[in-house]
Amino acid sequence: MAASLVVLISGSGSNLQSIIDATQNGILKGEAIVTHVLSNRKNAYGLERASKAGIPTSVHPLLPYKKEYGNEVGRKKYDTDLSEKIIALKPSLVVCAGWMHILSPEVLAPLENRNIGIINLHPALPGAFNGIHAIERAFEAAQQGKITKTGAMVHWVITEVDGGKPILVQEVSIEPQDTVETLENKIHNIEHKILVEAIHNIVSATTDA
Ligand SMILES: Nc1nc2c(c(=O)[nH]1)N[C@@H](CN(C=O)c1ccc(C(=O)N[C@@H](CCC(=O)O)C(=O)O)cc1)CN2
Ligand SMILES: NCC(=O)N[C@@H]1O[C@H](COP(=O)([O-])[O-])[C@@H](O)[C@H]1O
Repeated sequence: MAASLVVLISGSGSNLQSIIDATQNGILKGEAIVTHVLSNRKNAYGLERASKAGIPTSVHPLLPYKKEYGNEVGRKKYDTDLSEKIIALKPSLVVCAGWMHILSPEVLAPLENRNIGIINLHPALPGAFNGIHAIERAFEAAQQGKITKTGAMVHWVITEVDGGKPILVQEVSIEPQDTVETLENKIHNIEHKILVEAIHNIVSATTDA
């Protein structure tokens, strides 16, 4: 039986699209299916990509929670509801593909208790530029002569942001002639490949088990 993927997004969804394409005509065909796409932003273009592929979507915005309950309580309620929404979708695997919220223990613990794994795509090498704006920070470090390579990875999600065990890592060289845009393009191109390959490695290992 094909693994059911719930994909969390916040933006364009180009990595979501690579997963959708792979489930329809690529290495994920027959072994995985995107059963739901959830975004924290209603205007995320990835929602349109999902709808065009006939995939159910939902939006789970943070602002209404903060407005009603305040920042701290609002975030906790947001995370608790997010966890319940994901669990109700009964995924085999949750994929963060440009999901721009830190997943708190309120989200992670209930999923772990149900053996629902979460993976994340991050545009940097393990331990290098955790968090947001990783590509820009790598480019800046290269400009300062501190590094000559960066990359992208898919990793298991734990409380420590981008600190989870890497599943797939691919390096990218930063050339002197690179701009932040050319570096972004190089990284985005490898992201689409390693995310699909990582999902394949996980679901095929589960199937073989
Ligand atoms: N507990 C974890 N949560 C998340 C992980 C993780 O490894 N562990 N990976 C991230 C994805 N991510 C980088 O790959 C990332 C996304 C967002 C942030 C962040 O600081 N978000 C801020 C809000 C930023 C915004 O809304 O513009 C926040 O949540 O307060 C850091 C890392 C997904 N989550
Ligand atoms: N820290 C998380 C992070 O930076 N994620 C990054 O968001 C982009 C999503 O693009 P997409 O919406 O086109 O898939 C990707 O480049 C991904 O690595």
